[in-house]
Amino acid sequence: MALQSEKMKTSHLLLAIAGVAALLLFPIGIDNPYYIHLLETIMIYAIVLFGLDIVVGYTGQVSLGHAGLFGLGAYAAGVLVFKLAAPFWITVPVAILFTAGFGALLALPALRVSGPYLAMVTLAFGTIIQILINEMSFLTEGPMGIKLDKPSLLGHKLDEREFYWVVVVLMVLALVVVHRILRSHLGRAFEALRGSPVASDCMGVSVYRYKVYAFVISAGFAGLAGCLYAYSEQYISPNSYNFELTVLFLLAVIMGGRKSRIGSLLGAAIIVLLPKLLDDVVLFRYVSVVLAVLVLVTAAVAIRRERATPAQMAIPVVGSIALAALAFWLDTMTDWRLSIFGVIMLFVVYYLQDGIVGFVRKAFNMRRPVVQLPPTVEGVAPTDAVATAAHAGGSAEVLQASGVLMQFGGLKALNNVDLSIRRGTIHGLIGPNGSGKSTMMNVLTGIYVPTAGAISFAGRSLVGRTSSDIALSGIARTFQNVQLFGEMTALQNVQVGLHHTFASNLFDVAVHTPRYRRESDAAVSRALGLLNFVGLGEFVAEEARNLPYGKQRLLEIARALALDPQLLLLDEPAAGLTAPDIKELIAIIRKIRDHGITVILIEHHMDVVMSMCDTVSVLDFGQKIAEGEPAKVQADEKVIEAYLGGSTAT
Ligand SMILES: Nc1ncnc2c1ncn2[C@@H]1O[C@H](COP(=O)(O)OP(=O)(O)OP(=O)(O)O)[C@@H](O)[C@H]1O
Repeated sequence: MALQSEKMKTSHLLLAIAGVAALLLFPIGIDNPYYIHLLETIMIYAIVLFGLDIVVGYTGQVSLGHAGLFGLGAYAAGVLVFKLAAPFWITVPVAILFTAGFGALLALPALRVSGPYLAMVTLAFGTIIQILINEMSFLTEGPMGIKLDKPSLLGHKLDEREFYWVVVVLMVLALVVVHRILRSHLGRAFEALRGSPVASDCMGVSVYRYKVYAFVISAGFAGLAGCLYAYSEQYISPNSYNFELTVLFLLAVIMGGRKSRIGSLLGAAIIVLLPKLLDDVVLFRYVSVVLAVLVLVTAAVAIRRERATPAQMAIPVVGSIALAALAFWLDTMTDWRLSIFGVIMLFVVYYLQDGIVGFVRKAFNMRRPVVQLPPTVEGVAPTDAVATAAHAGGSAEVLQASGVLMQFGGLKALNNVDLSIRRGTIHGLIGPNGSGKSTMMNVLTGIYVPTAGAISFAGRSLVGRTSSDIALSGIARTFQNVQLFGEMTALQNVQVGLHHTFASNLFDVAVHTPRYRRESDAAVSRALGLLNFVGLGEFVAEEARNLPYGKQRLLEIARALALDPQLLLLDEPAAGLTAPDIKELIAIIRKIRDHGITVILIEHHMDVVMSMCDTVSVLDFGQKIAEGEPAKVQADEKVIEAYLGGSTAT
């Protein structure tokens, strides 16, 4: 596998070098300013899309404000040149930083709303930017726009071709930087908050903070692209950054394929070239015939290989043939341009939901190259991967809760509950369905703020603190309904838990400083060790959503252990597990306790609880009705009464 991935890496590198060389040589081979400008625009749009993909593809947010950000970048450069004759090396960083600042502003609504509401708010943001640019004519020259020349570098004024090369270099730089960000702990944090915001927070990755980071970084790329666009067009006016452009950007990410740099490049090429294609009926005829043949062949192959049924393929085949027929029937495209554009978009978005890159990956059975184990990395021994819990404060109780009340309207899910958890023990929390166990977990991890009561952990109050803060202070958890980051591999899931071990910043990530390399290698080693600890060593590269249910539960435990917790909360870890899996689980929980980590265990399997727990607390209708050693609790009248009104569960 290692050899194969090395080979893949080399072939990717060769392809990338060939691609960059082709881009650099293009203006020499084809000395036509129109085509040079077209390719330049594609690269500039690709830079916007690299950034937009962070927000849309990775964090799963919608943004219809990116044309506005693009405009801000263009105007930052335009105004600096027009008013202060600022040089290129000033306008580029200023445009990036200025637009990144507005990215934080755009992130604010994303912290409160999502889905269609977020789409509306970001759309309003873009519109307001456009109106402001229009109205602030003392700075922006209003609807008249600003004219500017190609920039100078080292005292030499760049011509069309030289500026094209500058764009190539900056696009490649942007691509490398965005790729590195997305492959780093930052990228994993972005992806995690799409997978499960609540689990992200409980892994110490603050959803608030990383949403803002994603928008800020994304906006920085839009700023760079806007700045280059201003010089490329040599004229900027508010109308360029309109609703149509923002929708096109979003469509380009979806059509090209989210979570893919090649997808962004493809998407940019489509939105630049498609309108041109639709201007020329002869060219459109050729392309539509080629498309129809391609669709026909793909459909035939897919049906033969039993990857699709004739019924599934009927609409794409008929649609593409109809498009080709229409192309020959039409004399001119003028009246039909927009309609055909819309139909093609609809078709791609409807039929290729993972975009063109996703479709090709699926057709050729290509896997995302997600697991890159550095050659120097060896897994930490499974038992060493679990950090021995530090005995902070040294008190006998690791957690103390008193008088906890959690009220939902009229319902008291927890009613005056006291809980005292001794360090280094396994503490069972049991009770019938709906008795408040999960609510207690949620209160202890900051998901709910208790209506009343006090909770202290390692000498500090937990009440009112955020989930990520509580997680970082040493409380890790698993969830009753498994909350993994589904599209990420097992290894990446655990790496998210190790997010707290990174001190590297954006610069370290972009440049791959020794600090980042050290931290990254160490995290891979630890993650491998933790996966081996829970017996998932062979599933390292498997996407979490593809793991069997029992393995998913074990993966959640490995991820929680990555936080180096003092206290681990396990919410029904044995639910849905087979008998051998439960045996394995019991052994793992015992090993965790042996590392000095205190465990609170919610479980319906009484044999698991009784065989492992040092102390058991019983909840019923939100109140604690019994507490003590397992055997004593099992024999308690009130407990027997609570469970099925007389017979204890087994
Ligand atoms: N966010 C919420 N809003 C309203 N009611 C809630 C909320 N969360 C929990 N509850 C209610 O609080 C009570 C306790 O629920 P909880 O999930 O804590 O029980 P549980 O003991 O974990 O049950 P189970 O074993 O079925 O998971 C239930 O009546 C539940 O409907």
